[in-house]
Parts: sequence; C-alpha cells; structure tokens
Amino acid sequence: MPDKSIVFVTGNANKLREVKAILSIGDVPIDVVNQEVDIPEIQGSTQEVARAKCAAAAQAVGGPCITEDTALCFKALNGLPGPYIKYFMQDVGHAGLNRMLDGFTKPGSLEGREAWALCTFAYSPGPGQEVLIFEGKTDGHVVPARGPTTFGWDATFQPDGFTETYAEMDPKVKNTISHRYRALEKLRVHLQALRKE
Ligand SMILES: O=c1[nH]c(=O)c2ncn([C@@H]3O[C@H](COP(=O)(O)OP(=O)(O)OP(=O)(O)O)[C@@H](O)[C@H]3O)c2[nH]1
Ligand SMILES: [Mg+2]
Repeated sequence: MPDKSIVFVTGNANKLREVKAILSIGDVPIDVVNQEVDIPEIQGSTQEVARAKCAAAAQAVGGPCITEDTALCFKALNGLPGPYIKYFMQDVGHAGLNRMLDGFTKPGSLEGREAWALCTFAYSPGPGQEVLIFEGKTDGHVVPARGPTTFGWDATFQPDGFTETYAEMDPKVKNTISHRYRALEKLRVHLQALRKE
C-alpha cells in the first residue's frame, strides 16, 4: 500500500467521525479518506450484506476501500433486527425498540433485554478482488433511551460493565469498548501488514 490512508465508503457522518478517531490513535495512525457513494444493500446475513456492499463500493471508487455495516441484535429475537436495525430505528424509534422486548422482560430487571452490537468492516483490495471481513461485538442491554439522541440507537444501548448508555458515555470511552473499536483493531492489524509488503 503506497501511503497510510484508506478510503472509507460511507454516507454516515457519525461512523466516519468514530472511525477517524479510533484509527488516528495508536503506534501507526491511519488516515481515513471518505467517499460518500450510495451503495445498495442486499438482504442476508451481516457478512453477506457486508461483502456485497464492499465489492460494489470497490467497483464504484475503482480501487481499494473499506465499508462498514452495523447490526443491533436482540437475543430474544434470535439476532433480529440485526443488519436491518437502520430501518427499525427509522420507523419505530427508541421507544418502539424497547417495546419489542417488553414481553420478554422479567419485571424489574434487565433479563430478556440482552442485545449485542455487531460491527462488520469489509476490505476490498480493488474491483473484482476477494473481500475480507473483520468483526467486532459488544454485549449489552436495550434500555429506555438516556443521553443525546444524535447517533442511531446509542441512547438505548447500555454496554455490559457500564451503568451509562453509549450516548451518555464520554465518546473516548465508547471508542475503547465499542463494537466498532473491536472490529477496527482487527482491520488495523491487516492494514499494517499490507504496508510492510
Ligand atoms: O447508536 C448507534 N451507535 C453506533 O455505534 C452505530 N453504528 C451504526 N449505527 C446505526 O445503525 C444503522 C446501521 O446501518 P448501516 O450500517 O447501513 O449504516 P448507514 O446506512 O447509516 O451508513 P453506510 O451504510 O453508508 O456506511 C444506522 O442507522 C446507523 O446510524 C449506530 N447507532
Ligand atoms: Mg447503509
């Protein structure tokens, strides 16, 4: 790889901010260059969605790139909404996501509200080439919204080991425990290995 930058194809400004922050820290910082291209997303497993999106993104930009797909998976619903969380969030909001779990919840407890945030980064070396997948997962619970509502479902996800939701915590803390951070640590190793080739 000729330089220390990577093209990240996304239309989501919040994702971009976190990815830039996470990859700027570390022994070998990585510059992220955004290209906002509207890529169709297929239906399927998180990996199928991620592979197809990254392959199409590499065609669109004509070179190496990364893409990212975030899923929010409810244990009580066997992993749904998963990769479709964007549309659930848009249509039913924080309160609707909570209501979906009320019937599974033991009163007065968080039992039944278990969920995990799953981040899938995909890397394509270029158009027509094999796409590699890097996943990160953070376990937690779905709770009534607390904190700023500027980023997706952050206000309704309380990661295990914390009393705050993602939205309530200092962004620097989120960026050391998040699904995105965990996936990026794996991607970082791969990008650094490429640079040594
Ligand atoms: O509270 C949140 N904390 C996060 O850490 C987070 N990461 C993603 N999201 C939301 O989950 C959906 C994923 O859909 P998604 O992966 O297709 O993203 P997108 O369409 O917005 O962007 P992209 O596909 O252009 O990259 C979208 O609604 C995102 O806003 C998050 N919400
Ligand atoms: Mg998308």
